[in-house]
Amino acid sequence: MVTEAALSAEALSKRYGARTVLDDVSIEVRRGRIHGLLGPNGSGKTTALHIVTGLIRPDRGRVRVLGIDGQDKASREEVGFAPDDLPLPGALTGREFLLFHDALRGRDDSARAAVLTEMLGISGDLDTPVAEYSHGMQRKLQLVAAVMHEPAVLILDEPFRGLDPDAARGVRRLLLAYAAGGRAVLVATHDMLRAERDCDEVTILDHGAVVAAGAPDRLMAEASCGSLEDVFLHVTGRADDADARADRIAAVFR
Ligand SMILES: Nc1ncnc2c1ncn2[C@@H]1O[C@H](COP(=O)(O)OP(=O)(O)OP(=O)(O)O)[C@@H](O)[C@H]1O
Repeated sequence: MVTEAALSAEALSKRYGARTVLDDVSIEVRRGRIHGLLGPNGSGKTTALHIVTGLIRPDRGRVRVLGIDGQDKASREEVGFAPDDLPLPGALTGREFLLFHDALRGRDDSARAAVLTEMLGISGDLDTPVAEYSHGMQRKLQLVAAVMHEPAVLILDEPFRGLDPDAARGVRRLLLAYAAGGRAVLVATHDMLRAERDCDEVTILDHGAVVAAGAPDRLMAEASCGSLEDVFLHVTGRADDADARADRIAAVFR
């Protein structure tokens, strides 16, 4: 298996006013691997992804894609990003949205886009304005736009959120096949079961800092935990708290 680093984020730090949102965060994603970025709400996952994809600048730190500096246009061409929360241009049809990405990249990936839209079940909706798409359809379209130029590094923010089981299975297969082809996948997710099953490595953030990193099996063994969810609760200091809160919530409905 090829394990060369495809993406490395080195010592990223970011502040908004007085608030430190990322503090010395490093993430390395090797070729052929799926890397999970985990962390509680507000821990800095989306901020880290937006820095890695060049949407925002870090105060400190550096990003490299295939060894190329992240500020270099050549590195951007090797990255595909499906965001979680950025609005789509609703007046465009799905087809126009994909053509727009082709134009930005100076490429014609329509043949691959046709296969992917078919596979994800939205090929019949490509002449409909994106504003009329359901949430799940929009996410599928964003995934196609992110992956259709076959970037070396595919980055996804909560790709399974709001997908039905069939769609989620299709996206999972796509990610596994994509990484197996020697490319790198970085995925931010709250889905601990998927992360435990599918991620080769994970980085867990809390309050903007890395609190654990490594293969799920190794993290579970080191923390003597039976699941990645237990590791998550353990390293973010929420294990006891989570049980106590669950008891209090149960008491409300007794
Ligand atoms: N533009 C901004 N201005 C000020 N604070 C921001 C901005 N963007 C994010 N933050 C803050 O940065 C912190 C990290 O946010 P971020 O969205 O990266 O977290 P996250 O881990 O992706 O959260 P979630 O799991 O809820 O999506 C939060 O405290 C958030 O309020």
